[in-house]
Amino acid sequence: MSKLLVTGGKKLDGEVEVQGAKNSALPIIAASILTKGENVIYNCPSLSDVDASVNILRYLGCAVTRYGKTLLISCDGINRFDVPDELMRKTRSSIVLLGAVLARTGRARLSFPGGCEIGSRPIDLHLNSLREMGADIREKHGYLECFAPKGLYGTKITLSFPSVGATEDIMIAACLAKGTTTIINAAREPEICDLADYLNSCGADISGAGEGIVVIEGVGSLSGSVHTVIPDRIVAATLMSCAAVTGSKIVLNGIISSHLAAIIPTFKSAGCRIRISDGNLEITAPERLKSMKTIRTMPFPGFPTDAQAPMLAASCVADGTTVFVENIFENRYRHVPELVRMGANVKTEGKVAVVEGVNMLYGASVEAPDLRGGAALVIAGLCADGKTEIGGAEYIERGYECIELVLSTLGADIKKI
Ligand SMILES: CC(=O)N[C@H]1[C@@H](OP(=O)(O)OP(=O)(O)OC[C@H]2O[C@@H](n3ccc(=O)[nH]c3=O)[C@H](O)[C@@H]2O)O[C@H](CO)[C@@H](O)[C@@H]1O
Ligand SMILES: C=C(OP(=O)(O)O)C(=O)O
Repeated sequence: MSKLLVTGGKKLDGEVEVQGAKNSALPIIAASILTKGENVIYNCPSLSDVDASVNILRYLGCAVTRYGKTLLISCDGINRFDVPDELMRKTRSSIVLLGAVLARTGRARLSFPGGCEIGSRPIDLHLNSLREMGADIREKHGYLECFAPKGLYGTKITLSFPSVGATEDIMIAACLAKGTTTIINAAREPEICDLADYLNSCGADISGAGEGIVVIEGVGSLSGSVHTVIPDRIVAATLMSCAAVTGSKIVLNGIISSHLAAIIPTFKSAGCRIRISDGNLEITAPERLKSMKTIRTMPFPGFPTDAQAPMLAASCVADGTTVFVENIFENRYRHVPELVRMGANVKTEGKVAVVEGVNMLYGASVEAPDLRGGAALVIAGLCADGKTEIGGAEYIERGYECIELVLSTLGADIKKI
């Protein structure tokens, strides 16, 4: 169990390249199962979640080689349709393998996925949608036994909520299905578009990704392809929060500003100056942040739930009151009691958190409750008086590539212990 030690009070300065998006890389790795021939995936972040997905592919018989941030994947040797519980539990995105393995082999035996404990996170939308496409899925002893010996078929699927994972699972399964699949109320996140771009480059026929209705025409086969993963908009928002709480100016290279459309105005409302040019974002923070307008998490293009914890940490030292409404997950304020240990004044009730900004946070010994909650504690530690020891660094490593090195490069005093 590793820890991060942050000594607060240092200003940040300089520029960094934003890593590739975890939430794009994971479904793309799963989708590669559909392909024949070699895939080259560039800008794949070095994360424990990516390692977990790679291990599943290897278990299934696929060949995966990593050269830095490049993954070479060939699924020609796939010879299994089951994924053991200990591998499934490592990530949430492992459930997206269901559509991929079922479409490729006609069978799948998987247990339930893991991921951060931020709510009950059912998978009913995944299972019901695949059933509508002809899959026979039985739940037995914690395992999903799934059959589609004659292949899946296209149909019209209406999602009751625009679930990111379910949209991805259906899109992947539908690529090799017979006929046309139409997803109504599909998720519109940039990671959905990245997955569609990858699959289309492999020979799939997906249109409408990024809109509420996605249409997938089934094709006979997919070949391997070359693809570059998009930059991680949540990591960008986290680094912006780091600059915001330390009154710093930093530059983020390699961003896609349209992916940050809901995030940038929030930082502006807190008094930060933001300049964007040629995929670079410069943020200059005031000495003291202003409180922000009510932040309501919503499916894209709304404010992302994954950026709620980093933003909440920033609001703890703002001048005034900021209200958060978490609409996506039921249990996503687990970082709040840890921030309170550091002197924050935050009250939560159900989906609402009310943050009364304080003049100063104090270093303390705290525990990362989950990935983004852990990032929130790093942000708080950067502006706190004294030392903050953050346990549970392995949660943070699920989604942030060497956060201590990235922040040290910018001048922060942070190390892994
Ligand atoms: C690996 C990955 O990409 N993770 C992201 C993905 O998670 P994930 O794909 O799990 O998130 P979903 O969009 O599916 O979940 C959104 C909401 O739908 C509910 N739901 C989902 C599926 C289902 O079958 N039934 C159901 O009720 C969930 O409990 C939640 O309340 O999108 C979330 C929302 O942007 C992000 O926070 C996660 O970082
Ligand atoms: C909740 C997250 O990830 P996962 O869905 O993989 O648990 C996240 O990236 O913030």
